Amino acid sequence: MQTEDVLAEFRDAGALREGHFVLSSGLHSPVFLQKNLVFMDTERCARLCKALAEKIVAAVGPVDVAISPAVGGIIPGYETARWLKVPSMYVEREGGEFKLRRGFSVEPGQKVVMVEDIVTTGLSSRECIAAIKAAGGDVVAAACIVDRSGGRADVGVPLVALATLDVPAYPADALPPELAAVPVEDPGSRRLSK
Ligand SMILES: O=P(O)(O)OC[C@H]1O[C@H](OP(=O)(O)OP(=O)(O)O)[C@H](O)[C@@H]1O
Ligand SMILES: O=C(O)c1cc(=O)[nH]c(=O)[nH]1
Ligand SMILES: [Mg+2]
Repeated sequence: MQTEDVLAEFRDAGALREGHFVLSSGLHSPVFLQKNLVFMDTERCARLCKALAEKIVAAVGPVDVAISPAVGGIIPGYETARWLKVPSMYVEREGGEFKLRRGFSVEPGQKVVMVEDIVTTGLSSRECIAAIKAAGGDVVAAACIVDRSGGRADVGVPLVALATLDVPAYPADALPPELAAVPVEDPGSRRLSK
């Protein structure tokens, strides 16, 4: 599956949103990939994650477990793990930091692929990978459905992206005037209060 095919799935799902969005990193962008509209269609999600699983195995060989960052990574992580035929777990924020909770654990040296939905700066991926390493896992690769950094995000391990896009994102104090004029939406979970 090529980037154009992945974009077609997002377009068909109505998930290519335009407006003014503040992203998880705090950067602002005129484009938001509303991946939940993609994943809610189980057949569409299966098509994408099957292709991602094949790309992971082609890049790094077999893995033992897939671990994702909540919330966005949970569904693609689970579905990709299903095609990889490995267990699926997730980390979630506890006091702001990603942790394995709910009885999840990794065996020392288990080969882990970290599965994300979207990579923008790679911050969430790096935080998730740090949590997996702290729990004893050997993170052999990261994977995502869309890397919107144009391939520039560095997550510290090889990143397998099903699609790579180069989408503009700006610091809050450097917004182009046409973007600053649009009311802002904050669609992610990082700044949700408990
Ligand atoms: O590469 P980054 O700059 O970290 O941005 C990408 C991250 O942002 C989104 O998560 P968010 O924190 O918005 O929460 P969500 O998973 O609940 O959507 C998305 O799911 C990725 O995890
Ligand atoms: O960087 C993000 O937070 C982000 C960008 C995007 O396009 N979609 C998403 O779910 N998160
Ligand atoms: Mg996320």
